[in-house]
Amino acid sequence: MSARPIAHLSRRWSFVAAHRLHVDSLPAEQNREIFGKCNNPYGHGHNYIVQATFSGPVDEATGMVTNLADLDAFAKAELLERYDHQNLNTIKPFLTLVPTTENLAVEVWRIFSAYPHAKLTRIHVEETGNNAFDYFGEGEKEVS
Ligand SMILES: Nc1nc2c(c(=O)[nH]1)N=C([C@H](O)[C@H](O)COP(=O)(O)OP(=O)(O)OP(=O)(O)O)CN2
Ligand SMILES: [Zn+2]
Repeated sequence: MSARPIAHLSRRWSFVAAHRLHVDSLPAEQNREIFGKCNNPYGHGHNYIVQATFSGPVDEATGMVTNLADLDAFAKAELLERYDHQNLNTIKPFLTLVPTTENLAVEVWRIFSAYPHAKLTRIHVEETGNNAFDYFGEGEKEVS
């Protein structure tokens, strides 16, 4: 048995979605204070960019970590068809979870971690040209 080199493959997809940052259990004033313009009751939209990174051995025969065609098919079925041109607040788990991009990155991790052909190691989500969020599948940390 020979050891194969480990490579890291990243692929990007984009989708358009609306959202409103709001916590039902908090009073309207506090929602406005925390979320500012993003608490606007009519919502607003973003051109989200999702980048998923998979890490693994380069297959000796194909020269690939995973076939991009397989990955695209998975992303289309599991990510784009779920989110593109949707209101995030109306889709699980955001019926009960604020659709910040941190939470979106964690949910996108959950989705891509089911990809059967390679190991997911990073999710990167760009919300605007100024805001980007990363999730590496880490567990919860105690915060004070
Ligand atoms: N920690 C987080 N803070 C904010 C998030 C988030 O997901 N996590 N999201 C938003 C908004 O959704 C918002 O639409 C982004 O607004 P803003 O940062 O103001 O956007 P830009 O600076 O890129 O654009 P401008 O319109 O030029 O201000 C807010 N906070
Ligand atoms: Zn927003």
